[in-house]
Amino acid sequence: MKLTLTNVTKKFDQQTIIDDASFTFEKGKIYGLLGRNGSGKTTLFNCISRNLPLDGGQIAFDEEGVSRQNYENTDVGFVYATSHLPGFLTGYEFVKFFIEVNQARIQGIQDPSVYLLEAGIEEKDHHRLLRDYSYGMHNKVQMLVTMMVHADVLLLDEPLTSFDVVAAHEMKKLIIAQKENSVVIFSTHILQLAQDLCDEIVLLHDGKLTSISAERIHDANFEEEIIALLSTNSEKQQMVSKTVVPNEAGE
Ligand SMILES: Nc1ncnc2c1ncn2[C@@H]1O[C@H](COP(=O)(O)OP(=O)(O)OP(=O)(O)O)[C@@H](O)[C@H]1O
Repeated sequence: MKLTLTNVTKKFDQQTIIDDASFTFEKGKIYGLLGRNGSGKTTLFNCISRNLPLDGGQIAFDEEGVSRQNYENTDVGFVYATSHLPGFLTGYEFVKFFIEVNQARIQGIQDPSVYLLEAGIEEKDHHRLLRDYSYGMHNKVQMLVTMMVHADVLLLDEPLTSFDVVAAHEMKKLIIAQKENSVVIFSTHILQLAQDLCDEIVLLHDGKLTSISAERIHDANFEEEIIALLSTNSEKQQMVSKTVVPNEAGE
């Protein structure tokens, strides 16, 4: 199973966020998506999950030579950076509702409390309203329900940043387990997390996607390398080279 992006373009008004970007993500790997603030990581996830239409190009699921562009929103698991949970339900009620709606896609269904405990939500909190859950607890519930359905593609927008050290350790193990069934892509600003979890780093910079090979992830100067790559600005570079060339020619 592969997720293939071909010449993908996404604009907001006149601003081009994703600019003719192509990339192939494969099942069995965890990809770390790195980019500057506002570079378009969440936008890219919204395009992959069909929350936003593209302005150009295609996104397809490729399996055994068959390319499928008409995949469903539900084929993509998306853990949002900000919570989208209904505050008027308790944690238990929400997980129960989620199971009822998705029962055809969940193997070996158990009581909601089993899942909540697995995600690190203590029993005393199961029947509290979600609006009274902490930010980290919200993220745990989001992560838990997304992982219950084993989607072909799993997108995690800045995961783990709100988790305590124990929960983060458990969630890392869960994410690693997901790569057996899914293409896993997570966005992060934490380089250490990318180094710990990823098989490949993908940079989103100037609207384009580029890969950094797995061997370089653990280089001693990895951080400097990423900073240098994300600090370059192709437009500025072009302007600089345009101004440098005439000067040199004029010597
Ligand atoms: N619905 C929208 N309408 C107009 N502009 C938008 C919309 N959503 C995002 N943008 C703009 O698109 C750009 C990319 O935003 P996005 O949230 O995808 O970046 P990001 O890489 O996820 O940023 P961060 O790392 O800060 O979370 C930003 O300039 C943002 O203001």
